[in-house]
Amino acid sequence: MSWHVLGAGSLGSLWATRLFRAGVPVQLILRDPQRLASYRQVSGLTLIEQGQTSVYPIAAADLSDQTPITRLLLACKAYDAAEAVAAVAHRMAPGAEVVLLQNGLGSQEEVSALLPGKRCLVASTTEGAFRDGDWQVVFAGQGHTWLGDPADNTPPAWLSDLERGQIPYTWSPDILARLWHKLALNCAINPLTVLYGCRNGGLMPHHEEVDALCAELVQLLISCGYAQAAEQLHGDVWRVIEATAANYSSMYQDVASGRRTEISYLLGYARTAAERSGLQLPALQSVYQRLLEHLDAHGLPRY
Ligand SMILES: NC(=O)C1=CN([C@@H]2O[C@H](COP(=O)(O)OP(=O)(O)OC[C@H]3O[C@@H](n4cnc5c(N)ncnc54)[C@H](OP(=O)(O)O)[C@@H]3O)[C@@H](O)[C@H]2O)C=CC1
Ligand SMILES: CC(C)(CO)C(=O)C(=O)O
Repeated sequence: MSWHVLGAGSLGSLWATRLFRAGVPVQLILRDPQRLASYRQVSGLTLIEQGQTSVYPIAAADLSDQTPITRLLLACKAYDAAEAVAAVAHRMAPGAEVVLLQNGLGSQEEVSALLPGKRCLVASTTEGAFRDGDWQVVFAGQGHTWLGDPADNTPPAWLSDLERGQIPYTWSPDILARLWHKLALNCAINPLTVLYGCRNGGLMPHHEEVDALCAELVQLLISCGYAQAAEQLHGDVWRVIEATAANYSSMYQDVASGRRTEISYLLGYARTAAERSGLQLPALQSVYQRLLEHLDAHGLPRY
């Protein structure tokens, strides 16, 4: 059975190339005829990994293709996920499954609502990749991917495709806790790196501000039922800041490149959840407001 990859950007290409080279059938779904024409001008997707460049001639079609889809990897940004899935929803075969690679929370619910009766699995990854030009992706950071299904803990049969593709993964019975923990970590680090214009390690002098955010995010995790994730949060935030001190956060990179951020699916989602729980989180609120002002000043969307 073939994988369809919707969102042939950094992570989508990283998955597609590894599946393809392991002999797993895979095809790309590109957004329109122009993108398809652009792809056809090159010989395939290029993966640059540990200084080695390889080109993989992966089949592609645009959204007008009507081939049924049985396994879909959705690798768009969180804010594009629902619209992208809506364009292929009618092609989903009975029993089709979808893997959602989006960061943050909120997009998963938007997508599931568009695919009633279809299994939507969610993923959280620490792998890192970036686009180094059109149809060319750099595998920048080895990592690990956790996959799970909040509605059904039975591992899917196709996990063996990931083994064939040497995509390191763990089937996770508590994937929502993992996504919440990652969301909290991103809320504690990413906005401050944008506001201070610094690498992750540049937050070390802002210890008090990071700690105040962590304390509020711990309250939020507990009130949402993720006490274990809450326990680890503070230590993990500082471990990540130290381990990735030389890196720029993804939100910093988005803003620096004039790209839309995933703010609604990170801080926005956290604020809404706090409101629902009746929690006052002043440090989070203040960072959110300052971030909105920063986005305004840079002409970037507030959502
Ligand atoms: N990159 C990374 O290292 C990591 C990313 N993530 C998360 O993974 C998700 C994907 O990120 P990333 O791969 O970096 O994003 P990219 O921007 O590199 O890729 C997104 C892709 O989605 C495509 N796309 C968007 N809308 C549509 C549509 N309607 N139809 C078809 N294609 C569409 C874009 O197409 P086009 O090329 O035409 O613009 C683009 O190729 C994000 O939520 C991100 O936070 C998480 C961990 C690490
Ligand atoms: C862990 C962290 C903060 C690393 O930069 C990240 O996930 C991101 O930048 O989005």
